[in-house]
Amino acid sequence: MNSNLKIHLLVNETAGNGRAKKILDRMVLLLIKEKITFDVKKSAFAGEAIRLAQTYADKQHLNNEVLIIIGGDGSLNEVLNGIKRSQNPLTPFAYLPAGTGNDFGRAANLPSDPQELLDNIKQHVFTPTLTDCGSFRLPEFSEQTYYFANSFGIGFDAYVNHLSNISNLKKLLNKLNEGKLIYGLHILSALYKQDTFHVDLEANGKRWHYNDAFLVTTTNHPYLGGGIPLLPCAKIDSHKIDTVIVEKDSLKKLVKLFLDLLKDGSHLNDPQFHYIEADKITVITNQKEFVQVDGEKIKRQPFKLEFAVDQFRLYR
Ligand SMILES: Nc1ncnc2c1ncn2[C@@H]1O[C@H](COP(=O)(O)OP(=O)(O)OP(=O)(O)O)[C@@H](O)[C@H]1O
Repeated sequence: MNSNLKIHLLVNETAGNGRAKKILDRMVLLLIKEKITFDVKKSAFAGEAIRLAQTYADKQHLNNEVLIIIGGDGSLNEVLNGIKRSQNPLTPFAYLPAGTGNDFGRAANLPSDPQELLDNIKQHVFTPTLTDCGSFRLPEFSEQTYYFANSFGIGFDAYVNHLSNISNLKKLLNKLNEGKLIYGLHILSALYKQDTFHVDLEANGKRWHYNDAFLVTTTNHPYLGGGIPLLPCAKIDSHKIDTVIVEKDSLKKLVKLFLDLLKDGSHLNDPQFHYIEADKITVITNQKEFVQVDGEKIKRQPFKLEFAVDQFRLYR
């Protein structure tokens, strides 16, 4: 495979505040040095990687061709959705995490070093692995199925994500490598400001109702917001998805739960913390809340959501 290897690079150069561009440059140098044929496609605007990935996967590719994605979790989400919509939805790809959060890379234990990835690809042992992702449908709006690699969050985590994305300070502090500081400030702000909401859930033949939900996040693995271990026991290859519900009783109890989460994972024993593991789950909310899908914001609305576990083929 090595001698006639052909690499297709799909890159979001804006990811990771320029990190993706640096990783691309290093990858290109390596490919030239190793005389490996390659081409590069760059997303020119948000959302374009969906079409680029779909166009790639609409064609059949030979075993010696490998698509490598360079970008953050948002770019991975776009590629996953593009490939799933294509005529060959099991088209495999490799992913070099190059964003700011990189939660999927962390959960799947992926290398972020181009040399390491290339060495893996060059070895015969390197075959695509069926890897879990989540899917969701909004049956009241359309028949379309959407996919996520990390999580779909309603409430608190989506609000933090919203605050981070609108903050001009974020860009500046990210440049100074102080992005985590501003993220911490947004967490504090959202702890105060996020309202509670009603949620109904249905899975495994059972129903749940919470009057004072603060966070309802359906996740494929443990991490959120750049390495926060929301649900340490969630496994990326469990063929299940987990929906976490955090209730708000008082701000004091909520802050304690959050500190336990950061300290030692003992938040799992907190009476306000719940999770449901299932291969399918329906989630119904009653009011407009902030929503994030793989760190990208979607329109606020009351939801009826049908989640399911799905799979894609990833070189790991
Ligand atoms: N050329 C472009 N110009 C502006 N935005 C782009 C471009 N290409 C892609 N995007 C958008 O950039 C957004 C952020 O990308 P991505 O999530 O990959 O990086 P990140 O936010 O730095 O990383 P992470 O999500 O891991 O924290 C995505 O919503 C994507 O649609």
